[in-house]
Amino acid sequence: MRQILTAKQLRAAEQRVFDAEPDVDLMGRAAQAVARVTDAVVPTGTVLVAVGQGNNGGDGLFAAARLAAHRPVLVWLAMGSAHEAGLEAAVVAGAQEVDAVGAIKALAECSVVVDAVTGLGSRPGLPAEVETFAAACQAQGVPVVAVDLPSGLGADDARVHPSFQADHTVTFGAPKPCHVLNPAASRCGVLHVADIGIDAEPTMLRAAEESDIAAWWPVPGARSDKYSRGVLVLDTGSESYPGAALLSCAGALHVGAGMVRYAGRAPSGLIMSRFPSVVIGDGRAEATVLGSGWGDRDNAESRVEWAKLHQLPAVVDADALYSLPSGRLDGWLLTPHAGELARILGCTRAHVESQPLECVREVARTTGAAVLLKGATQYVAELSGRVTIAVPGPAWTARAGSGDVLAGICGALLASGLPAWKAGVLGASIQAMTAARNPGPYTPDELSARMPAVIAELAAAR
Ligand SMILES: NC(=O)C1=CN([C@@H]2O[C@H](COP(=O)(O)OP(=O)(O)OC[C@H]3O[C@@H](n4cnc5c(N)ncnc54)[C@H](O)[C@@H]3O)[C@@H](O)[C@H]2O)[C@@H](O)CC1
Ligand SMILES: [K+]
Repeated sequence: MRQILTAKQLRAAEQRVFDAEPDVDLMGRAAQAVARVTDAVVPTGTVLVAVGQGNNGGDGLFAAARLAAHRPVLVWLAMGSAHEAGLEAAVVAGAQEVDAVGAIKALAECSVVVDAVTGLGSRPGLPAEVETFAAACQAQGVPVVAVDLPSGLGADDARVHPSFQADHTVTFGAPKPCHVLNPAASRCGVLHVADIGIDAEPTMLRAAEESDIAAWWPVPGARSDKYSRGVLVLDTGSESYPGAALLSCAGALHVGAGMVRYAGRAPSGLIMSRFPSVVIGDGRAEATVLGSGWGDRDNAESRVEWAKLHQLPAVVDADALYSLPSGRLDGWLLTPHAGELARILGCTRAHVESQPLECVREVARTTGAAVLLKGATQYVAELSGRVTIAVPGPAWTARAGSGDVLAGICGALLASGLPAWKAGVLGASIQAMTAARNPGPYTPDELSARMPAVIAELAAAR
């Protein structure tokens, strides 16, 4: 599990290191990591380092000094002034200074650019000259290694602003929100988290890794049976949208539900012809899935209320999200995408996309349910405010039907006895990991049929 630190938290962690060891050379360690990654990414040719006036620029200049020992290095002081000791070290080591015009011209002969204009102290956006330079790097296809974060992004911000488009980003101690929240994360390229001696304490924002998914996956034991593995009731689909019923069945069955009952309005013959192990009708169950493919249903509210009355943990998806009962929904999992979350909150989709953490936390706080916000980055918020980001995957899953499968997956995991937040993180992650291992435009049901192989791989790795 990776802890994600805001700029303020990272600075506080740095301060603790300085308090314990006042002479510690964190900048030297950061520079070493930047030089190492730059050499690994592009081992030969000229390095052009774009330098700002703060400590991010200092990292860049000390990295320039290291690199100048064995390859040509140019430095551009993009903001006029720069970290004095860093500049001296770079010049002594043989780095040559260029101005703005020289920097753009030099791109034709450079093999790599190091972006050290701004880091944790970055205000969103770039001065015009730097923005032009960043665009020229991209237009000319020169690889960019960003120091700490692509200059122009805000460290704690999910949004994109005029910024460098990095191929690699070397950050220190722990990832910051901009490294993991999309669309900002899409500007970072490959993320390298360098250990420079800063400890990341547990925070309210963290990112799950594949090793967590393997450790948490509910693998059946010698004494498991269909009931102990969990019975799931699916009330999904409708006459208008029978496909949603099939997709939720596919999701639940392919992640190992002990038993699936189907109690929705899609034709039962259709379900049986595709999934003969499904039992038709309500009955004893450990969890339910409500809403996927309901459309405009007449008894939406009473059906959701029914689950609450029977204390049946529910995955609430799609149309059922607008029929939430009053009172706390402990143990439930809501699975909105950004548009649905916006409608629940009465705000715009653009607001949810620019403030995803605040929005997902708000719904978890007001309902008591865990909330899985689906999208390019998938967040699971708990009542406490803690947010766990699911393992990311490729954009192939961004298509109709993926959410119906995901609801079935999460329902099966909820029925197995996992807490709602964990069911959400595991469900979103297994779908993403399966897509990552099977790149291509597989339909959501085809992809779900590939999940058992991934789960077997995870189980074997434990
Ligand atoms: N504090 C420490 O001990 C360490 C800091 N480190 C580095 O220090 C960085 C933070 O340094 P600073 O706090 O000096 O902040 P930065 O160097 O990130 O930026 C601050 C400077 O940039 C200017 N600036 C901010 N936004 C701008 C924008 N959009 N366009 C142009 N100029 C802008 C500010 O006016 C200020 O002069 C980290 O990102 C990291 O790279 C590392 O050396 C590790 C250790
Ligand atoms: K930077």
